[in-house]
Amino acid sequence: MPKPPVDLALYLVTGRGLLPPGKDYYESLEESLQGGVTLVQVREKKADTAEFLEVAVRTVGICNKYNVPVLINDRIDICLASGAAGVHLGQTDMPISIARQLLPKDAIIGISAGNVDEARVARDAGADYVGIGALWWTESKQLVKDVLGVRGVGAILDVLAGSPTRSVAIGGIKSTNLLRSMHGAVGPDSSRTLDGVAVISEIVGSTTPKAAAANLKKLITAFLGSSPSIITIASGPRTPEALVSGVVKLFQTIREETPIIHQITNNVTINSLANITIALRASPIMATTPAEMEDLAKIGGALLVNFGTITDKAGMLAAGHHYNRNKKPIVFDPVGVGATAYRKAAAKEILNTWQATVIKGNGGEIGSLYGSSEVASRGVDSVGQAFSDPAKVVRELARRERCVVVMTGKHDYVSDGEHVLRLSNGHELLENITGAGCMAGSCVAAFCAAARLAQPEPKDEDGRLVRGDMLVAAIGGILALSIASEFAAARTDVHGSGTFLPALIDEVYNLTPEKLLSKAKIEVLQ
Ligand SMILES: Nc1ncnc2c1ncn2[C@@H]1O[C@H](COP(=O)(O)OP(=O)(O)O)[C@@H](O)[C@H]1O
Ligand SMILES: Cc1ncsc1CCOP(=O)(O)O
Repeated sequence: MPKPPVDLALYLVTGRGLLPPGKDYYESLEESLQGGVTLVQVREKKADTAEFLEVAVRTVGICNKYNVPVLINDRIDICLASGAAGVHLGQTDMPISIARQLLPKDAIIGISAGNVDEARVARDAGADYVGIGALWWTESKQLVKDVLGVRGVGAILDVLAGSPTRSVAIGGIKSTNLLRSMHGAVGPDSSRTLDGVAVISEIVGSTTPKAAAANLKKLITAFLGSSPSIITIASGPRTPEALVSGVVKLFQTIREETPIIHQITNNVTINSLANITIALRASPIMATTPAEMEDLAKIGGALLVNFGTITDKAGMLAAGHHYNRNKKPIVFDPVGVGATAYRKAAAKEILNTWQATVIKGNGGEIGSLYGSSEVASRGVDSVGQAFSDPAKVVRELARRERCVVVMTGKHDYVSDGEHVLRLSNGHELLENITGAGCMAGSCVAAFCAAARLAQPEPKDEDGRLVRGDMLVAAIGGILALSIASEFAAARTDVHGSGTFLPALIDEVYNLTPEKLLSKAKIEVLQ
């Protein structure tokens, strides 16, 4: 009979040096098992053999009471002598093939992997699991390489696709970043996700390890039990009628709730963004200082990160982390991302650090993130032909980034990775003012805040990073601006781009459900 797979969900790696003053190791271990740890690795980097063996034997005794297997870090002899269930090997330890010969047939063998080559070797050698790390920066181990971030972990997961080798990530995983870690660490080609997380300090360093473990366990169980491939909860069928009626509901929610829309944006369009937000009846706050982000994420309804002049990258990174942590939506507007190497690297760093709910850009920007030069950018504007298959671009980017993608232009394409919609409202005067795309981002953020508010809070942790129908929200933000632009352009007091901008703000202010219902042009392409 094949051995049953070990439960990797919450994998405790021990670290006696990290215990809080006065906390006994065995007491801490037992409490963490009560909190829901599913696997324990005894990791003793400084102990001599006799001490290591004593710790291992006692650890196995305690874990047996909870039916939790114990693995031994590096040492086959200690594993054999203590009756542990297996070993965890490092890259410089005994090769798996030899460890297999020395250990009982059903022993669990895991190995650390820090890159795709190491993962490939581990997979081919038949490792039961790989420990992928370091995911985030950590003080618990002296790191010799850069951290992987979720994208690095995702690339390694693709190597494991189709093999029985399972995986956990390790390094800096906390309850505050666990869901983001799990949602982000996905094989971009295979959609394979992690089977669990390995943790030292969040549990061992706690004075209340039972509560610390229980908190992590609740989150990981929610993630593993949910369907992480589904990005957003659909509030209705994906027909044009249902989508517009969803948009109207969110439009009214903004008016009733006036959510705070926190915006980190460029200094060219900041005033227009604040005004368009107010015109929708949401409440803008433009704040960039990293030290404020933790507090703002508690009160903000949604965050907009507009990359325009990237003077505030530290604030962008911190803000996104806290909005993810508070399960609030984030709209990322990678303005001009194709224009410079610095912008490309910054976008990568941002998307490796936090999970966007919606990525919105023009053809050049979306093309750059997608990795296509079919539509290029010149500065912050798109140039060149339209994509031959825009639906494919937005759908694939949405799948890869696990968020809703909006590509603006004469037609706007919106996808959640499953459906693709084409929106055909708007007016060409939008091309003649600065900040049309930026304002669209603010509008999308306001609708995202409403979508979250419109979805009742689940009673139990639901494993998602954000709740609400974010596909409808993205459509709503774009429709609000582009339908208002049609009313603005038709006004007799609009004579050109200068008079168009204030008229646009007026018409967003004067939007009604009826206008949205009667003007919306939505086609469901997929
Ligand atoms: N030629 C056009 N006709 C109608 N609407 C347009 C046109 N160009 C842009 N829009 C609208 O203007 C808004 C901003 O899009 P876009 O101009 O692509 O952004 P950016 O300013 O980032 O380049 C979107 O809502 C889009 O629908
Ligand atoms: C053992 C190990 N391997 C990579 S990072 C790490 C330490 C993880 O510890 P923490 O969970 O405290 O960041």
